[in-house]
Amino acid sequence: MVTKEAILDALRPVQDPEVHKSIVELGMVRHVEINGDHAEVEVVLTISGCPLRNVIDQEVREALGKVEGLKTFDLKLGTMTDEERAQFRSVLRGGQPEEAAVTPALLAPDAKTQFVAVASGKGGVGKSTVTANLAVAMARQGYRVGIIDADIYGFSIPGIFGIGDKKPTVIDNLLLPVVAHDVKIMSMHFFVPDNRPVIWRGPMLGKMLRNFFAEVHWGDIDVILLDMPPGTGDMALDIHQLLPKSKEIIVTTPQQNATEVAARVGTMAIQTQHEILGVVENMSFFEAKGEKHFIFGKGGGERLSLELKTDLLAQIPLGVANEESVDGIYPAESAQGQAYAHLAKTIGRKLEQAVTTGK
Ligand SMILES: Nc1ncnc2c1ncn2[C@@H]1O[C@H](COP(=O)(O)OP(=O)(O)OP(=O)(O)O)[C@@H](O)[C@H]1O
Repeated sequence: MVTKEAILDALRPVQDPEVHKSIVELGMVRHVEINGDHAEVEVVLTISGCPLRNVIDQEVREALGKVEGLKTFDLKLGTMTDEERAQFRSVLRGGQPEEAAVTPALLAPDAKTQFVAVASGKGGVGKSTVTANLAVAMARQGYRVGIIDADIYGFSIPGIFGIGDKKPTVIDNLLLPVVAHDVKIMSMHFFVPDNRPVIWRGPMLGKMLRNFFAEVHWGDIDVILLDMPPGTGDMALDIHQLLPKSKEIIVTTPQQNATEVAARVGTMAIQTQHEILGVVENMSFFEAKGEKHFIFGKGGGERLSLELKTDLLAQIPLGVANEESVDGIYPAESAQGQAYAHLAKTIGRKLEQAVTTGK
């Protein structure tokens, strides 16, 4: 005999395609009624014009088709009531009621997610490019990775990922990050009309950053990289305050002046007791016919790492990421892709060590 439990069990593996959680767990199965070998099933979606309606419809039908003894069924797709949506958001928030989400789950002391701020002294040294490519390389190695584009003076992350006009899905006041190359991305760029320059005052920056933790459904995530604005401004202080355990990577180019300003950023990290994972030297050399040309000089990354008593993690060669498209993600097999893969391994190892030593 067909039971409601059998139907719910069959539907449990069906996930909401956006939040990647079971539709049963999310309370999306509103109604199941069984009459002998026939069932009436109603599944509800968060919004009426849900773009992924067809995907859910098909997967539910397939799952129902596998229920033993069930010969026919009627499937109805409806829209959630306000109460159901509140319940849905609560499941996403890990059961916390909205008012209680003062400390977002990600910032709770026992949260497993690690934060790594990617900083530089000067602009234009490739900090955003490094953040994006490190994130992709870690995702390629199986880590669940997110990026917060906190570089409010020039949000370049969406451009580097080539995500064009894509915007986060909004479920009431909960945002789902945009996913590209298996990396979850949240950027202020998504909320700025026509790419207008934004004038931010200190307190607004902190508020925006908080919102990116409280109002974004990151799901299970191992590491969040933060693309920082260049220098030691308000945002850097906010990060230090909000994420006291955040680690830091410092990006520089080989030139003397780039490393000097980067050293100031490093000193600030040390003063605020943020562990520096190491230095990444970008645009280190140009390789042609097996020969390396040190166009911007040599040794900057090494000097900086010695000064900050940390490791030189990688030297990324010069090169265009993608001849055909505008995005800035290097293919895995390119020289840069390989350098990023190596960097991702090193960072992964350092973060795992930090977990085991409880730092
Ligand atoms: N290894 C590299 N080889 C060639 N070009 C690179 C490399 N790394 C970065 N670039 C290019 O340098 C420019 C600046 O990079 P990016 O925007 O990542 O720098 P940034 O330090 O984040 O700058 P800002 O802080 O101003 O956003 C971009 O056009 C990027 O494509």
